[in-house]
Amino acid sequence: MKTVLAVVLSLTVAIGLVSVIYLCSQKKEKKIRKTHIFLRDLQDDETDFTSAESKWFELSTLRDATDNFSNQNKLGQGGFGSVYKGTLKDGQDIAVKRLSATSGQGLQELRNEVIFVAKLQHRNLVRLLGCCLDNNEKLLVYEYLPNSSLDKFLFDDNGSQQLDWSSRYKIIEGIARGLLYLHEDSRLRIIHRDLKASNILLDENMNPKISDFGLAKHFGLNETQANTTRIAGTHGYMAPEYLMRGEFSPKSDVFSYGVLVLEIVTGQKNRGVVGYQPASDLVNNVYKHWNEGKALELKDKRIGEEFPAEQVLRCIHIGLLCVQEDPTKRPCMALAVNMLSSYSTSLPPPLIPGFFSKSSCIMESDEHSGNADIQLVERRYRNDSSMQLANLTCINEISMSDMEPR
Ligand SMILES: Nc1ncnc2c1ncn2[C@@H]1O[C@H](COP(=O)(O)OP(=O)(O)OP(=O)(O)O)[C@@H](O)[C@H]1O
Repeated sequence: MKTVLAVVLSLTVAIGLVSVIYLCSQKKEKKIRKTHIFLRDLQDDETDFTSAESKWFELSTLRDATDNFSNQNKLGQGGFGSVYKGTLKDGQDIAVKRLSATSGQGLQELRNEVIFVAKLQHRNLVRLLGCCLDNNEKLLVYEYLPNSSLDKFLFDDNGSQQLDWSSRYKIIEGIARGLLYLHEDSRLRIIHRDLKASNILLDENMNPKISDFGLAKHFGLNETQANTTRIAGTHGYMAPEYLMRGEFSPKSDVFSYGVLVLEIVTGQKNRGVVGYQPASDLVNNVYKHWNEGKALELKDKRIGEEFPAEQVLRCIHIGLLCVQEDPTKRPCMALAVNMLSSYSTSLPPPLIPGFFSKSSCIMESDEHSGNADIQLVERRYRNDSSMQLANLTCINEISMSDMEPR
């Protein structure tokens, strides 16, 4: 009798164990399937997502890590949701972006991030550790960057003190390299479309990392330009052809990069345009000062007096070339990187920037009637009250051979 009982007991335990193992593996399978279905649905191409499993987090893990998404752990708030600092059980710090539960855009952003960031690896791009989908919760998990984002250093009074010129230059160079990788060197060709100071994260050594691929677009090898009716981005950073006609290309990222460079040198925010009206615009102001030979006056005072003037001026010059109104005149990122690293690369004079302001132009031409570029622009504006900035052309065109990709 005892033997029978022992056998029954053992059998029960064994069946129980097998069931638990089976259920666990089913659960795991289901999760993997769910991830793969999600990822398959997200992409139209034959992308290999074998590593997807390792990019899957439990909601409970992220709740524990972030103290249930507590306010104390909140790092910031973006257009698609909030970002929280968290610490995993093994001690690793993470940043968790919790996409807004109701937004359809949230899913689109998640899709972009997972597809693009999973495939991209560069020291100047933020690393995506994984994601989590659980009912309405859509979460992205990134490496945690302890120095937060560039905007905090540039535009917060306290932060700027710490950004000396060599850090700024390192950031300017790093962003250029990250962007070059996106445009030309990665397995995909990607246009970021939302490059701005809050999307540049800084590691413990102030190395910049481009983040936020929610609006990024994959770009075909032979494509030079694409169109969209859904114009999304941030005022002040969007190129005129994108903002006004929905045309985007690597050159629209170059425009945003130019704005960033000018912001990094001056410590001032480019406010951009509202309803086609240039507000008090940093780009206009720098261009005006450049033409007066006074560009260095705009250097951020917090850089101090010890700085290499030639390098600062070269950065302003490159920034102005990147924000030129005509996208074909802007350098590609390969050339911008080259201009930064090699002083033997000669720089053409910058032509009028995007959203060139009539008022600063009139001031300029009244005070400095010798400046042919500005006089021409002023005449064009008088003839064109509708402010079709995109139709402006300029004399003193630069040689295009200088500006084309190598
Ligand atoms: N990996 C990270 N490490 C540290 N801080 C981060 C990280 N990711 C984001 N942050 C912080 O959270 C803030 C919000 O980021 P998020 O990308 O959601 O929005 P944003 O870039 O400010 O705005 P938008 O969504 O409109 O582009 C950032 O500005 C940054 O300060």
